[in-house]
Amino acid sequence: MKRMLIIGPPGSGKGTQAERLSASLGVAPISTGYIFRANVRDRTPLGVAAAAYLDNGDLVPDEITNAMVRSRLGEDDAREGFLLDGYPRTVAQVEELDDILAGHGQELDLVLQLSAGDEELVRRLLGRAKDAGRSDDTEKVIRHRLALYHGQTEAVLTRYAERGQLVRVDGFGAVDTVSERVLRATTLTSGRR
Ligand SMILES: Nc1ncnc2c1ncn2[C@@H]1O[C@H](COP(=O)(O)OP(=O)(O)O)[C@@H](O)[C@H]1O
Repeated sequence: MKRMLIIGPPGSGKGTQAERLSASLGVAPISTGYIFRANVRDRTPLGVAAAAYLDNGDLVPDEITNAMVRSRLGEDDAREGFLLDGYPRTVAQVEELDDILAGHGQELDLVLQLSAGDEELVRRLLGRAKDAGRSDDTEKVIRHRLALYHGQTEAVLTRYAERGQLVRVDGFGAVDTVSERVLRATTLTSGRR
């Protein structure tokens, strides 16, 4: 497993699972949300362009996001393998990723979907807001991010399911339990392609 995506609604724990899984697979962890937040914090031109979208829980426009991911996937470490967390989130981004990978002569090995119910997600995110201090963790913005997930990102899952690349993992439960499921899903499917 060298090139993977992890897709899940806000609060599904995909960031935590992505960190663990990329470490155990030895591939570059690439989180678009993390990259955006770091740029907002450092007030870079990218951060200035993206800040209002993040605060409102809106998707950053595709042209900005696509350019950022294209450049990150062109770096040396990512050429060896990556786990992308937070991208693609729209069908247009799926097509962009197809194009980027085709340009490198690469293909995806697996797409992991981490699932959880909406009420559990809202509960977790409101809990996190108290200690993590993310500016997009108010109930109104959380519900908006969830609505965008259902409205836009589920179509992304359909695309990968049609290609036979999607594996679904239940994100309900303790972090270690979910990590075991994630690892099992990647090892069970390795060698499939
Ligand atoms: N692929 C993307 N396309 C557009 N915006 C993105 C993308 N990835 C991240 N973002 C922006 O960063 C924010 C945080 O993303 P992320 O850390 O993945 O959090 P979550 O999944 O909890 O909403 C999103 O609400 C959005 O504003």
